[in-house]
Amino acid sequence: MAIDANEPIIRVRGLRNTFGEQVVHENLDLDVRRGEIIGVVGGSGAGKSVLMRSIIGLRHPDAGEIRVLDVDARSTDEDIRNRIERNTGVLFQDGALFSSLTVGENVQVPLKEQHPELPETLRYELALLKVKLAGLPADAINKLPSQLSGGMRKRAGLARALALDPPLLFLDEPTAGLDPIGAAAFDQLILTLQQALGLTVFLITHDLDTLYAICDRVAVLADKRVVVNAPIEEVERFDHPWVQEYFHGPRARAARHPGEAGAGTMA
Ligand SMILES: Nc1ncnc2c1ncn2[C@@H]1O[C@H](COP(=O)(O)OP(=O)(O)OP(=O)(O)O)[C@@H](O)[C@H]1O
Repeated sequence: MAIDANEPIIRVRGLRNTFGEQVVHENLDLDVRRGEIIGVVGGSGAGKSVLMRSIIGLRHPDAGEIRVLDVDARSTDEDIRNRIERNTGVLFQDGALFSSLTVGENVQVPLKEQHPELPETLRYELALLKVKLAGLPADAINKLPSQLSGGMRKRAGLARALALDPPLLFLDEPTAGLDPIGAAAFDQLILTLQQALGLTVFLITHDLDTLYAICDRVAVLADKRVVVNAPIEEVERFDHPWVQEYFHGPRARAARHPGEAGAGTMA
């Protein structure tokens, strides 16, 4: 199927999601352009994860259109679901690794599902490649998730997300729980991979440093929809109470000017 390079890689229109009486999304529109890193931000409970789950087909929304890689993401057709699965990698917030499998075995899960014909040695070699690509030492491949640090577990989850060489990567709060140095290193890893592999990255985050360091555009979820989707300099100026508080509070100032992090100014 030919893909028009100018078409957004993700196109959401009129999305509605509800849980009982609670309306999480109403008339939500979003475009994600090919090759960009889009940072998705919003208050806790604003619906970032529900949006991601709707886009990757883990949740069937109440209404709206979602196109991913030029196919209907709401389709239940097996070929279409397969196509979306083969072309998207997902790093869930907690890494979502199988605790009883080694890192290598975890990375091989999608390879086994999508390419059962591959010989075991080749599958292992591919897994090793992804483990190294995610910045882990080669010997991590034989370790269980419980034997890794939090940062290494994130990298293992990333290795698994990259197993099928997907053009589209979803990351749910990848730097949550990492120390600032580990978080900055993870940001740089994402940026390097995005540039080297030409990925499009949909990145949910609360981390202002990540937004300033690697995101091409920022989409803000508030009032049940995307209120602005633009380069960060434009988003900073957007007239909305949550946006103003988020981008102009003390933490935002520190993220914008990392050299003047306010040392010695606090009582
Ligand atoms: N399976 C579910 N059943 C009922 N309510 C749900 C379910 N999943 C999400 N919600 C509700 O939908 C709203 C949005 O949740 P979501 O996880 O998308 O928020 P979020 O923006 O990702 O928040 P956070 O930044 O805290 O992770 C929340 O009020 C949540 O309680």
